[in-house]
Amino acid sequence: MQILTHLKPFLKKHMKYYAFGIFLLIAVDVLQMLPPIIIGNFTDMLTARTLKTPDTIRTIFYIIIVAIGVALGRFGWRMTIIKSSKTLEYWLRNRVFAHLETLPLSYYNTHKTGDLMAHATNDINAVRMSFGPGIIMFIDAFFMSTLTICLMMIKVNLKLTLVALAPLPLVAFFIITFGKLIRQRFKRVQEAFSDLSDNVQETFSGMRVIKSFVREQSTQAHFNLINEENFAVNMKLAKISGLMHPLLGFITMLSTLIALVYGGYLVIYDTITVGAFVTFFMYVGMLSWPMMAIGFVYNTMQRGQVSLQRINAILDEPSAFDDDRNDLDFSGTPAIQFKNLTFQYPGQIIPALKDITFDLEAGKTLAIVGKTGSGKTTLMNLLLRLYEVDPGHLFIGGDDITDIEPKSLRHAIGYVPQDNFLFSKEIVYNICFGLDTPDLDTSVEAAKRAQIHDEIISFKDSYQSELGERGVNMSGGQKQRTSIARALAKQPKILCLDDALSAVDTKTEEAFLKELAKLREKTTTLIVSHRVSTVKDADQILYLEQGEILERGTHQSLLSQKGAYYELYQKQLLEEKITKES
Ligand SMILES: Nc1ncnc2c1ncn2[C@@H]1O[C@H](COP(=O)(O)OP(=O)(O)OP(=O)(O)O)[C@@H](O)[C@H]1O
Repeated sequence: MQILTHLKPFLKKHMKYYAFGIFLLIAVDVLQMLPPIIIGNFTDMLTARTLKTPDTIRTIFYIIIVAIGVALGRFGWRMTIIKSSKTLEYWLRNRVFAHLETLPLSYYNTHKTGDLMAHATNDINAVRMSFGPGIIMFIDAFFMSTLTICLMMIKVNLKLTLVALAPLPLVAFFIITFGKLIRQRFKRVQEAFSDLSDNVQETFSGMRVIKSFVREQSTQAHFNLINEENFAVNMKLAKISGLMHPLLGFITMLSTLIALVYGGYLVIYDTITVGAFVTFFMYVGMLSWPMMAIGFVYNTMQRGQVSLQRINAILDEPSAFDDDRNDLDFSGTPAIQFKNLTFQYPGQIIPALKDITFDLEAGKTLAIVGKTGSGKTTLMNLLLRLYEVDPGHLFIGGDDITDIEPKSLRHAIGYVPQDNFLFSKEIVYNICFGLDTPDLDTSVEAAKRAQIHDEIISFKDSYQSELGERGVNMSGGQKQRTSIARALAKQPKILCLDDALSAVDTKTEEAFLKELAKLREKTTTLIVSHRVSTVKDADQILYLEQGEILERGTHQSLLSQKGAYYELYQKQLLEEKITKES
């Protein structure tokens, strides 16, 4: 039962509902056993011509009482078992989502979004089916068939029962034969659905690129291929599931035929009464439901097992962090220290950073320049502890980063990533994203510092304007500055700007850098940029090349070195001149 490990807290809490639901199910099954006996006795009185009016009234009364009891019982088990299975769906979805949020970034580098979406929808649904209709039908089929067979033997005739049920071993044979196949095929169905969701998700996210490269037709063709595969594997599963149902029906029909012929024979030779024959025949008819249900139960349980294994694989992934610890003030010195740090991404051979050493004092600004792929973003990723480094190489406020709980660290850092991801919600929500409660005054102050306030108030709903498809579509530069405002609103101890001013004109850039200088008392700043104009006033500039620090110093000292930084500066001066002249 290791497969149920993650469900234990839920099952513990809901066991009483399941137990009561199962009790009601069995009670309903017992009640359902009565009408054949009542009708059998009625038939015997009819054939013996001893039937009186009070007998008819009593029979009607009994049947009505049974019908009411069955209806109430059915309502009761629906309200317990089905309700519990729906609660399980809700509980499990929350649990999976909460766990996914704790997983390290490296997990998302190796798992596709569509796959995760399939887990959150189809797999959780399959688990719900097992713990709702699956359990109901299992208990129902088991008790109903056991009770029916027992009564057939006790109340009617043992020999007739054994002969009529002779085809039953075939049921076991089919279940064993089809079970493994169903499991394998359902696993493939879930995988195909994951591929399909992933393709749909990526297509819609990349619609701009698809349209601008006129790749609609090839995207459609690729989608068709994946959709065809999805259809094919579903059909394979449907064939096997579809075959099981009629085969089980056929077995029941065989039993009915035997009951008819052999039962009739026993009536003719007075071994059983006509009433007993009617009772037996009704019981055989009642057996057809559990036979059909066995197919459904087996299908549902196999699917549920596969899906629960897929969900368990997520829940078994170790979290990146366990507890909150916000007691660090990051006031030790230096604010940031890299000591002979070499880092390579998981699974990579070549290090992205090699032997990086530098100190950055609190309130100072460090700028990092260098060609694309030289390791600038990696350096920021490590500061945010998005990837792990060995102890003894990276210190924040005097503490080894490996001793700092990631949540505390990230609370202290304001990060502006390159891709400026904003949520399709109000501007105030986006700017205050790092705060527990959105606050307009904080939002306005941060937006003013980030030089985006004037543009925000020109939007129809100002700070309440919604972003995205149904709202304001911001320009690249506006998104960048909103993203900067989001980092500033946190009033971070460390501010990390990863190429955050690339889409901003030099005048706005200058105004923003002036604002940044005012924050020096409280903030240590790291700026990654390709533009010399952004970094020239930094206290220290590092020039990275292929993960190594090639040059370091202030703007002036680097210019006098006449190395790579100097060349970059000259190139940009020339570009500026050409732009002005043209
Ligand atoms: N998640 C990752 N997994 C494996 N390798 C990575 C990953 N991210 C970056 N790299 C590699 O690490 C190296 C440094 O990348 P990084 O993103 O730090 O460069 P960068 O200087 O920020 O580049 P750019 O200026 O283009 O943003 C590159 O060779 C890149 O291919």
